[in-house]
Amino acid sequence: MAKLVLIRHGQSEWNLENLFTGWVDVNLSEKGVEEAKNAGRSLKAEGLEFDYAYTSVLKRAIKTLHFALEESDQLWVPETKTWRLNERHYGALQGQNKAEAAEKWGADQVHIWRRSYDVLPPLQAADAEGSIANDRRYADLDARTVPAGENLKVTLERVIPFWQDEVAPKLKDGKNIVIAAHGNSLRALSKYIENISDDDILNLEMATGEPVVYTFNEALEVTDKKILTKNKD
Ligand SMILES: O=C(O)[C@@H](CO)OP(=O)(O)O
Repeated sequence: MAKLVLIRHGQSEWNLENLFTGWVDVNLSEKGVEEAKNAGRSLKAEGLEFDYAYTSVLKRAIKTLHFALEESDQLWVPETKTWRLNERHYGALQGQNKAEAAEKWGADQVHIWRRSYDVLPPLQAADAEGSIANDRRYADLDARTVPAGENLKVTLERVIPFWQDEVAPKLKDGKNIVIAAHGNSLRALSKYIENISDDDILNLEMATGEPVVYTFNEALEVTDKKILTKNKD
């Protein structure tokens, strides 16, 4: 019985400011650091022990993984960073305030951009400030696959190879895995794992810093799902 734990990063500085973030590499807020540490304490309380850890190439997820592993005395666990776990790229919306965007384009349109399965956000111009075209961490990606904006469907399509190559074989082998990533890359992964429909995925939200624990049998079927909810004080 292998375990897979998904953790959405703790609150980021741009979550706090209500800005569309996507691939912009913003830091955790103070509250986000606490959420990440609390996630680690929950892992420890549950006795969860990992063989492999994965995260994105964005610091809010990387730091969340490290705080969570440190708090659960597992900072030594082998770790891989991959762009495939990045947040969905929010295109030209990145850096804009979500409330102001709703005033400008209407709340319904902004909700569709945020939560629909297959509607793309407005795309980012290649020469726009904050474009990732010249970012060294993406230098090995085929320039044609570097996104200028993604919906959940496109996000899922780039998460699936990671699942098939890295996660599925290890879970089948009985290894326990922790993944610290982002609201929408984890919604995409959850859709795939739980076979959630294109319509129902609109309603799935991932809370910051709340580990979701899946148990799999050898046929890679989910036999249990448990959310380690935040301690309310
Ligand atoms: O801004 C973002 O990148 C994401 C996650 O914070 O926002 P949303 O929840 O609107 O998809």
